Amino acid sequence: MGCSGCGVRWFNRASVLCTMLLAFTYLFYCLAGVRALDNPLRSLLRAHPAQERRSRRDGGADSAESHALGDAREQRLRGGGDGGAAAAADDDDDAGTGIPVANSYGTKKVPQAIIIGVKKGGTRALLEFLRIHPDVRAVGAEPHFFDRFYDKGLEWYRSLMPRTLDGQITMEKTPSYFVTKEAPARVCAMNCHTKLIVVVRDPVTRAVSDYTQTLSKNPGLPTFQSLALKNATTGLIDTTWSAVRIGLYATHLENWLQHFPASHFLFVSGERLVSDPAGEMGRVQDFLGLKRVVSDKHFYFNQTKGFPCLKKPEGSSRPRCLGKSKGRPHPQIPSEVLQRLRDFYRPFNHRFYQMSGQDFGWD
Ligand SMILES: Nc1ncnc2c1ncn2[C@@H]1O[C@H](COP(=O)(O)OS(=O)(=O)O)[C@@H](OP(=O)(O)O)[C@H]1O
Repeated sequence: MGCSGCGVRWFNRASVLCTMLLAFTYLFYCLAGVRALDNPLRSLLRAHPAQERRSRRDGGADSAESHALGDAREQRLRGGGDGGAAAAADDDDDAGTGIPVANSYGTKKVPQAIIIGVKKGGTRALLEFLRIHPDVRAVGAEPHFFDRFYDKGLEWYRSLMPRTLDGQITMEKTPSYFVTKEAPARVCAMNCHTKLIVVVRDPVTRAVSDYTQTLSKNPGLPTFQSLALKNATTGLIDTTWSAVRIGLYATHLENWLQHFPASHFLFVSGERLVSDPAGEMGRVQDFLGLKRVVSDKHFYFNQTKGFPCLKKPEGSSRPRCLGKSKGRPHPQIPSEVLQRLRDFYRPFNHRFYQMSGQDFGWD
């Protein structure tokens, strides 16, 4: 029998094959075209800090952490072996991790606002929460310019800062400024209009937190009570121990008020930064003259960590809690020692409430 339908079948198969070939070629060119467009667009975004930040928030890498390490690495490079800002890692080993960001837009400016204290008050949390704001750019590690590295000069300090565009605020945090005698005059010599933020926390808990940090680095440290008390029988407090001295907030504030009016300060409650981060961030943004961008939609309470964390940005698989050195369990301290410290701090706390115009409820 002849094959009358063979030609037709062959023709049908050939046309299906041709159509598929055409469809694959078209698909291939589409994909190649998108990729070619995609790369320059990405590098453009990467070069622009505000855009970069927005792009990451919309599904890229962890913004705050990446910026932090970018800044820290830059500083390490700048500081070289001379103990520059990298030394800050000793104080705050949670300065962030991530990828450095190439950025050649904007200019480096000295900070218009500084988180000056207090050590173990919650300063890292505040800075990282602020970094979500598109109009805030902050250096990740602690520069320690107004206490340790003042002789390096203002240009050195400025060079550590991230670039900012018009309308963006440059910030840094170094909690030891609050207790440094020379710091207020030095900050004022740079700019007497600098806004100053102090995160304060119950001085007793703060002292235990400070001790916990030192203990983590030096397990052979004497007990808290032997360092806090001059004499166990009299119960006299040893104010020469820095963990105790830092908590005399009224005394340190008096020094700052010699150089800055009270209106230049914002006192943030370290306790409320944990119990109501969005509420406290509202006050901070108002003080800095920023639009209230950071709100309750940015936070969730992480049960495992026991602290508020930043909601992960869409498309990111990484949670944004602070690191292990923040929110550590504290050792058990005898209750009579804590009570003795509480009694000791009471008059200083009350004086501080008067000076700051806020009752922090520590007593
Ligand atoms: N969201 C969030 N996550 C983790 N930790 C938080 C948070 N908010 C405030 N805190 C509290 O911050 C305390 C550390 O304070 P600092 O960042 O100022 O410490 S440091 O001076 O920079 O070393 C740290 O003290 P410890 O609890 O003693 O570790 C925390 O209690």
